[in-house]
Amino acid sequence: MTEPAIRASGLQKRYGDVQALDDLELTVEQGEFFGLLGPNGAGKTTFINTLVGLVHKDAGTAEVFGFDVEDDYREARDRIGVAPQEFNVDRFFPIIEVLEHKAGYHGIGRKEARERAEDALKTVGIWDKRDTRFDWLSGGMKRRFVLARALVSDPDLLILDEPTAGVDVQLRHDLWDIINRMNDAGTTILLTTHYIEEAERLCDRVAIMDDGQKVEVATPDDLMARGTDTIVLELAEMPRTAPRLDVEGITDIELTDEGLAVTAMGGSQTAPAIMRELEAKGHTVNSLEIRRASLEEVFVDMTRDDREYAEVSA
Ligand SMILES: Nc1ncnc2c1ncn2[C@@H]1O[C@H](COP(=O)(O)OP(=O)(O)OP(=O)(O)O)[C@@H](O)[C@H]1O
Repeated sequence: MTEPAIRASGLQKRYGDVQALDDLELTVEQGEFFGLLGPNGAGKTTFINTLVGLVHKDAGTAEVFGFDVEDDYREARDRIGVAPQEFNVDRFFPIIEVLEHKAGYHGIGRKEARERAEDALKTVGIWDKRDTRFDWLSGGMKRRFVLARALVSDPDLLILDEPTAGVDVQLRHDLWDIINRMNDAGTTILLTTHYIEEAERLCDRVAIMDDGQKVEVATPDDLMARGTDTIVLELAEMPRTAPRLDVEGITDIELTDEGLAVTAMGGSQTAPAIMRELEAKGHTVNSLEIRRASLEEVFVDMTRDDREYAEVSA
C-alpha cells in the first residue's frame, strides 16, 4: 500500500492563549496538487513548520511518506522541499553556492550538488544570476531563488507557502508553469495561498482551514457547486413583478435592470428547469447567462468569523 504524502492526525499546537492547531486531521495523497486555504492566522504556516521540524507539536502525529516528522526526522525532512513565506536565505554567498550547500545538507555529493544547483537555477530562470548574492536579487528573482532552493534536493513533496504573494502577473504565470511541471513529473505539491484563483487553477483538492482546524476538503469544483449561482434571464416582455417559480434549489428571484435574476444552488443544473417553467407560464426567454459562484465566495462563507457576530451583537 502506498503511504500518503502527508498524514496528520490529532495535531495540536498552542502558543500561550492561541490554539494554532486544534486537533487537525489531514491526508494528502502522493502526486496530488493540494491547496491549503484559510484566513490569516488559521494555522497554515504552523502546520507546514510542524512537517519540516521547525515547530514541535504538543500532541498528535504527522507523517511524510510514512515517516514520522519527529521520530524519523531525517527521512521525512529529506523528502520535503519547502519555499517558505519569509525569506531565510544565507545572504553572503553567491546563490549557486547556497544551493550547493543546501543539496549537501540533504546528503547529496559535491559533483551532483553542483549539477542540481545548476539545473535548479535554469529551471526557475535565474541562471545568469548564479554568481550574485541573494541580497542583490530583485524581489521577483528572490521568489524564483527560494523555489530553486526548494527544488535542489529533488523533493517528493514540495511545500510552497504563498509562493506568489506580491509578484507581478508574468512571474506568477511563470511560477505556476514551473510548479505544474513538477507536479506532472510526480512531485506532490502542498500550496498555501490567499489567491483563490490560484487554488482554482492549480489544485486537485483544497482544504479550508480555520482556527487551527480543517473545515472542509474538496475539489475546487465541488466547493464552487456549493455556492449559489445567479442566472440572469432576459425575457421578451419583462413582467412588472417577479414570477414565482416552482424549481428546487432557487433561493431568490428578483427583477433587475439586466433582467430576471434567479439565485440558485448549482445554476447550470437548475437553468433548464427555470427556462421550462418560465415558458410554461407564457414567457419567452431571449437570453440566459449563468454567473457562477467563485471559490472565494464559498471560502468567505465557510470561514466567516462567528466572533464578528458576537462582537456586533454584544
Ligand atoms: N511563534 C509563535 N508564537 C506565538 N504565536 C504564534 C507563533 N506562530 C504562530 N502563532 C500564532 O498562531 C496562529 C496561527 O498562525 P499561522 O502563522 O500558522 O497562521 P497562517 O494560517 O499561516 O496565517 P497567514 O495566512 O497570516 O500566514 C496565529 O494566531 C499566530 O499569531
